[in-house]
Amino acid sequence: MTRVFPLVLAAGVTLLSTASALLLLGYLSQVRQPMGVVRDALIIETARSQENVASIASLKQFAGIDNSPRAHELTQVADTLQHRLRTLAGTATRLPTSQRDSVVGYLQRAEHSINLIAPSPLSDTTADITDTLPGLASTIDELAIYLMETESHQRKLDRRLALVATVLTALVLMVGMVLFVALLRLERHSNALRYLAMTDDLTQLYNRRQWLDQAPHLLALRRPADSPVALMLLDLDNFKRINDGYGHPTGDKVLKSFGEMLKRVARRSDLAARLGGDEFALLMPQADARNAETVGERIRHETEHFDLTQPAGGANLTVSIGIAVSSHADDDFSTLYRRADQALYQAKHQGRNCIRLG
Ligand SMILES: Nc1nc2c(ncn2[C@@H]2O[C@H](COP(=O)(O)OP(=O)(O)OP(=O)(O)O)[C@@H](O)[C@H]2O)c(=O)[nH]1
Repeated sequence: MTRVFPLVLAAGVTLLSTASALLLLGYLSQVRQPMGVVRDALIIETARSQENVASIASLKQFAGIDNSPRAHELTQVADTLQHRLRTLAGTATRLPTSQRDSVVGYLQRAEHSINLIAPSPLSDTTADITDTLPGLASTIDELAIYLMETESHQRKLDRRLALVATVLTALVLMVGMVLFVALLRLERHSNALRYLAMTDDLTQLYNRRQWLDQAPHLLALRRPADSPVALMLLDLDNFKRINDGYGHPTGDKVLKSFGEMLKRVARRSDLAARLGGDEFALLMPQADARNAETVGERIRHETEHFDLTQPAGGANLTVSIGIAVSSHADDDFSTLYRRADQALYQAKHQGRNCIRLG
């Protein structure tokens, strides 16, 4: 759980930051896009209103002339403009408050003017329209200018916002990635430390602490519960002579080679360790005395015929081995260890280069 947690945390942070960045971009596009549509509609309708005003100006001399098709046309244009200004007022309610108030102000003034002309310009005189029209035209022109300026200002603001959102997204992603890589490296570093803490530097076998930590569990959790477990303790004979005769570095090479041989001979389920100095241990699940002796004999034989590297080529290397076997589920590890140690003591005192059972 503790080993997986940093990775889950890093992946979670990266995912979360990516999701928030995408949400931010999505929110901006969702909020900005409809506002752009509202402003576009206002600009188009205002331009059409300006066209209506121009039409009214060109038709104003027909005002009050009964049954004239041009006078009828004038009435229609005035109605259309009146209707258009109301639609504009409706659309303007969707603007942000500050802009809405200004736009509604222009529209109220324009509506007041058009109400003087429509809906019955047929009864109006040219003079009435001539008085009202310049005010209406300039109000709508002012509205058009206001909308264009707001639009250009808004576009600049949108561009800046998009830039900020993009930079923020990139930053969030970068922070997420940096965090992910940092946690990954931390995880690798702590794995390496864990490995160093449980391994013997020279032989890469388990060290004493790790072996003593694991061996009792392996003994207690054997399956089936009454299956035999053999404990073998091994000690190189007169190893001091190799150190004294050929130097410590050569002694190191011999220890390393012995560790490699032990790994080769042991099964995957065995627990091999260098307990310290020239002393090794092998815990073998599912191995009775006969199996353990066979393995011990192989190790003893291989050690005797070790092809020692120069300059220790002429030296004679042998190993003494003590074995103890546990056949009962409730056997205690320290008792088993003591028996194997006594057997090793016997092997040492009965000539070395031999195996004894305890
Ligand atoms: N090269 C090397 N030598 C070590 C290391 N650790 C312990 N030794 C040496 O291993 C030797 C062990 O010597 P002893 O315990 O007296 O045993 P022995 O000479 O093998 O004699 P017996 O066990 O009685 O057969 C000592 O000389 C230690 O200095 C190591 O990491 N590298």
